[in-house]
Amino acid sequence: MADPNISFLSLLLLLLPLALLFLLYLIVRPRPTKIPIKNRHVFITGGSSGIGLALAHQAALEGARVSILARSIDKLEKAKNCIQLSTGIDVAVFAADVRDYDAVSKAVEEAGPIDVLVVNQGVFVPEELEKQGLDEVRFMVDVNLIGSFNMIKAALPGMKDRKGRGPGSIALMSSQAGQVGIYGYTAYSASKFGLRGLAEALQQEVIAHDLHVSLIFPPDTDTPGLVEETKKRPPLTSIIAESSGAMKADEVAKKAFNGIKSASFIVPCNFEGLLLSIATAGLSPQRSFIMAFVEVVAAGVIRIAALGFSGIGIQVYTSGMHKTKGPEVLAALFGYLLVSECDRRWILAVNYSAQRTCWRRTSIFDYMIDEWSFRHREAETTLEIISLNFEFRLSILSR
Ligand SMILES: NC(=O)C1=CN([C@@H]2O[C@H](COP(=O)(O)OP(=O)(O)OC[C@H]3O[C@@H](n4cnc5c(N)ncnc54)[C@H](OP(=O)(O)O)[C@@H]3O)[C@@H](O)[C@H]2O)C=CC1
Ligand SMILES: CCCCCCCCCCCCCCCC(=O)[C@@H](N)CO
Repeated sequence: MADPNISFLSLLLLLLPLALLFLLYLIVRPRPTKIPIKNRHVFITGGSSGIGLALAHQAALEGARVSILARSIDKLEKAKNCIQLSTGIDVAVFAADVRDYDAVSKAVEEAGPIDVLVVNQGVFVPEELEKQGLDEVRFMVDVNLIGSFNMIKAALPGMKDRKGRGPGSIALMSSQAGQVGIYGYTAYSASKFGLRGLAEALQQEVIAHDLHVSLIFPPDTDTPGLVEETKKRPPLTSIIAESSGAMKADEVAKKAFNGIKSASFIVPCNFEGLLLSIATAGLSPQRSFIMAFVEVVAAGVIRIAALGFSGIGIQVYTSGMHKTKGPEVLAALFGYLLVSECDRRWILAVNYSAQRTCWRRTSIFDYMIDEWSFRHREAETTLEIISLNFEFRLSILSR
């Protein structure tokens, strides 16, 4: 016969998650909302290229009235023709620089009241801060952050005044570099982290008007912008960024659009993005109690993986391993599979950049990094990588 204590325990184990789920069901507000797209006015900045263009396509296909805004009228006309050709739908184009508030207001006025605003324009010039000119820093902050303020400020009165038109949306295109600071992205990350503060505060100011804010966090995405960026991106930046994979603009647009339609506040685009979103949920709104449940339950484990990610990073390899034994052990025990691929990238990345910039490495590391970097480069199958990482950890732990 079963031990009554054991069956009581298993009952408790079953009931606890259910109780948590119920609690979250009570707390999480507002409930999921559907933002309609058909016959509504979708306004997309940076809609003449890359992710913005893919979004404009999609909105047109779903029957929206679409407006796009960017600086170059040539690129706008090309985008207009391209959408016209593939969907038969006519989009309105507005040539304006988001840094110019008057120009943006004029465009918004001409375009008419907006139901779904996608603030997507963005510029990225990666470089170590020490080398980067302040003009470039200012450029990124101005276009990515201040430009977004200009756009939202111009559109908001019309959006609030849309009585009886159902829920609306303000979506902001951030980046995974807006969830975690990345080497080479001091200015870019700062501009994208800025969007988060803007979005969280704005959501509180507009929820009473049934306006829902979404923040989208894409990884590297195959766009004309990325092609330009990778020409001058520091190798270390590339290697770290690539640890989150790369997506097609269409795929990102699809994820973004689904996130907007379901009024999700945080919209990740791939699996690493989901991990990052859980790791950085913070005090942001969450409209799905199921996702809230995942966040609460996964928080601890993901924190361990995050410590693995940052701990196995540059500081470790450049300043000595002794400080990181704690997280190493934990990561080895729990976060193992999650950080496995990250390890591989880091090992390659650190070796690569150390060779180029003559970073000081501790003596044992010189040897270790070279050896592990070599072996990682040779590894091909996932299993090989995993077992290599396992050996790598053991060799650290047994030192
Ligand atoms: N591609 C990627 O790897 C990733 C991109 N992102 C973000 O997604 C967004 C779109 O990126 P992506 O599609 O790659 O970019 P692209 O460079 O391909 O397109 C950028 C768009 O923004 C417009 N734009 C740029 N500056 C201004 C300005 N000052 N005023 C008005 N419009 C402007 C451009 O048109 P014009 O030049 O004519 O003004 C163009 O339409 C950006 O916010 C970016 O940070 C996030 C993560 C990854
Ligand atoms: C909890 C553990 C998580 C582990 C995964 C971490 C992966 C971090 C990678 C971040 C990649 C950032 C790419 C930015 C792309 C971008 O915005 C530029 N192309 C400019 O547009």
